[in-house]
Amino acid sequence: MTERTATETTTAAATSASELRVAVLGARGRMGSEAAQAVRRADGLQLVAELDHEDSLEVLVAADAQVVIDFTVPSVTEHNVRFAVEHGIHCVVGTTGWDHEALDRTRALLARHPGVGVLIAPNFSIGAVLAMRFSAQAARFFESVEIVELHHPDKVDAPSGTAARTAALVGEARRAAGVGPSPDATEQDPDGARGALVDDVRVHSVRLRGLVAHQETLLGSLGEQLTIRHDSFDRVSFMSGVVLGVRQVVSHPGLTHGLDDYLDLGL
Ligand SMILES: NC(=O)C1=CN([C@@H]2O[C@H](COP(=O)(O)OP(=O)(O)OC[C@H]3O[C@@H](n4cnc5c(N)ncnc54)[C@H](O)[C@@H]3O)[C@@H](O)[C@H]2O)C=CC1
Ligand SMILES: O=C(O)C1=N[C@H](C(=O)O)C[C@H](O)C1
Repeated sequence: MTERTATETTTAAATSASELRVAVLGARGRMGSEAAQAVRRADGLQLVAELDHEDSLEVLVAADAQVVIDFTVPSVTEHNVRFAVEHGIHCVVGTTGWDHEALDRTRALLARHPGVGVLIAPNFSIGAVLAMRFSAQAARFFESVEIVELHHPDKVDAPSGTAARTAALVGEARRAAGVGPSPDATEQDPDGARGALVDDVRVHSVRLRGLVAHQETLLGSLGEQLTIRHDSFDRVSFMSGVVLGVRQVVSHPGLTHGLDDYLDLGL
């Protein structure tokens, strides 16, 4: 996808002042291509640029994008967001790899650009958003909690962003309730057999051909187990969340972490 191709997208589409002008970063990828298609099909949105790794971010400015969707790689996503924010472009970010420090740096950046909104959502599917919420709600009632995430083997990061966010929410809920980590969770694990430790919660990552995106939160107490499982069988499962994010981010200045704040979950 060259700069010329991205510009062609701009001129080829009929322009309408009432439509939101949207660009996609990572447009050749699994998620970026699906997101571009979702934008093309959505009422009130106009796809004005599709960029991949060889394209200059200046294309976003040339295309006069109002919102950029980022499905790229963890190593570049913060840089992309900084460029967009500094040019007054709202961001909807699905790329993983956002740690506490990167989120804080983005909050500080947005404080200097008060009209701009950034949504960073570890998972755009409604089922996954609910599974994260339910896991946090259940966490304090059980002695043990562990997370197993299962994905396609082309995924570049582990544990998944969704699992890391779930662990953070579970850890936070247990601390707030005065419940400590699961028994043995924080013990030494020299061979790594007990998985990664994220916010005092053990997270296990499976990579298997044929899978898309799946996660189980396992909660156990004496004589019982609760399993909260979510499966994305197709990347279309993320698209209504992405489109909702694009429509909402323009009226939510500052940093929003997770899609929850844009949804009336009633929980
Ligand atoms: N939040 C959510 O609901 C979801 C998030 N993801 C995350 O989205 C990210 C992308 O996932 P996939 O689409 O499966 O990966 P992918 O590898 O299929 O696509 C990534 C694309 O980004 C491009 N790219 C790399 N550097 C770039 C740059 N500097 N500028 C523009 N494009 C660049 C690559 O060439 C590639 O086309 C991952 O972090 C993944 O975990 C994936 C699915 C759902
Ligand atoms: O890479 C993926 O595929 C996915 N990435 C996100 C994550 O890391 O949580 C969301 C979903 O699990 C699919």
